[in-house]
Amino acid sequence: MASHDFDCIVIGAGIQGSFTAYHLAKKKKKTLLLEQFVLPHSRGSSHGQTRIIRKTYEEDFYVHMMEESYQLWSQLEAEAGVQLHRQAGLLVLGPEKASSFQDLKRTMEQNHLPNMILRPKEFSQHIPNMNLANGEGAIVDMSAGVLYADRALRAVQGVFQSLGGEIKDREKVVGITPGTVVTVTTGSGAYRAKSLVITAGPWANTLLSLVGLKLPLQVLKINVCYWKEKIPGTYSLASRFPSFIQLGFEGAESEIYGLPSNEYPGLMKVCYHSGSPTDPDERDRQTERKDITLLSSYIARRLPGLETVPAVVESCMYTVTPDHNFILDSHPSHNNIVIGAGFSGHGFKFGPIVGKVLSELSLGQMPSYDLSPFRIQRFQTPVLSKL
Ligand SMILES: Cc1cc2nc3c(=O)[nH]c(=O)nc-3n(C[C@H](O)[C@H](O)[C@H](O)COP(=O)(O)OP(=O)(O)OC[C@H]3O[C@@H](n4cnc5c(N)ncnc54)[C@H](O)[C@@H]3O)c2cc1C
Ligand SMILES: O=C(O)[C@@H]1CCCC=N1
Repeated sequence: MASHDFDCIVIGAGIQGSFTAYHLAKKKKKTLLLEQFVLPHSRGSSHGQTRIIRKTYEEDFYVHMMEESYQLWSQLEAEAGVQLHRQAGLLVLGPEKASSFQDLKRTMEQNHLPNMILRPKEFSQHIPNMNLANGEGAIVDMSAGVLYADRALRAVQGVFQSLGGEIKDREKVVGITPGTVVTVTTGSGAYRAKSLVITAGPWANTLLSLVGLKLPLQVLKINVCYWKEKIPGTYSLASRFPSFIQLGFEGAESEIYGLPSNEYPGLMKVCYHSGSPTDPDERDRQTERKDITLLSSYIARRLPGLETVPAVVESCMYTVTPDHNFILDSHPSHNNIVIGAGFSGHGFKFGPIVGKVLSELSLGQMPSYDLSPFRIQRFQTPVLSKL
């Protein structure tokens, strides 16, 4: 094999591509991970200090995937020798009678996830400095917590390299020639491999256009807002304040969620689970802030210990599918080209499992999970386009 030949090439060193490369290297496959920007960077979807990790999902298939994902996160922690996760619980609150609230409660109970239902009378005793509205229910997933995201990305890339994997950053992929051997062209050269995995986050459709595919993906810019605690530490991870997901807040079409103060001491992250359409290369030209107005009003009513103007606003992107489920599949015409895309703002916690199944698909192995919710063919619109 010449030095530019690999068993597998992975495009995109976000959390999904990095975990795919890690699993391939564990299987002793000669793997190249290509990244367009100098690493680490903050222009995709995997940057930032924290993410929520939870098993609580309406869909049982996500709950089951998260069972193993927790184990694989612990394994990475042991391999890298760093703490990547901290348990602090996840509070779900919303209109008690709404189906979204009842469905989450049902999956928690049916899957025996350790949980605690908080009656209105006892809510403030367990969750001080937060207000529950009339008619709302509250339940805590005790096993949920916070992932240290930037640290996790560094750890998985470091273990990949220690297993002999090669990362080339500042190498933007500009051409893909399918075949039994796939050729990938960057600004610096050409690489060949038996299989290719495309995990390009918000740039997925740009890359897929090189192989005649267009998926129904929408890229959204997310305003990542941090709000100052009036008394520092009120909502801190150190004091075990949980993450939360608020369903059905008046005027909000999507959830509002928060993570305890940690990365910026004295600032709590509270965000809206949606954003405004953007071109990923023009992200910072998108300046829409309607969500921030909504968040200010939420904070004034529900989190009285926070100031109502954000102290810090950072940017991130979601790549959203119509049903908010991921895309984990092979190219319809080239089965040695595998696609991981459309993580719809909730994919980080699944990184170890996404990487595992994408590595399996790229090696022609039977995937460990039923991938029918994630197949390309679920979309009605034609996905093959002219090259
Ligand atoms: C604000 C915010 C909050 C979130 N909260 C949570 C949470 O609490 N819990 C959770 O589980 N998930 C959460 N998510 C979702 C999660 O972070 C994403 O699903 C995940 O990071 C997606 O990773 P990715 O690898 O698909 O994409 P990315 O991280 O964007 O990686 C794709 C990579 O591909 C590279 N690339 C693209 N084109 C090329 C090219 N031509 N050549 C070479 N490289 C290329 C890009 O530069 C990029 O580095 C959140 C996301 C955001 C934005
Ligand atoms: O993925 C998650 O758990 C969170 C939940 C709220 C919105 C974004 N991500």
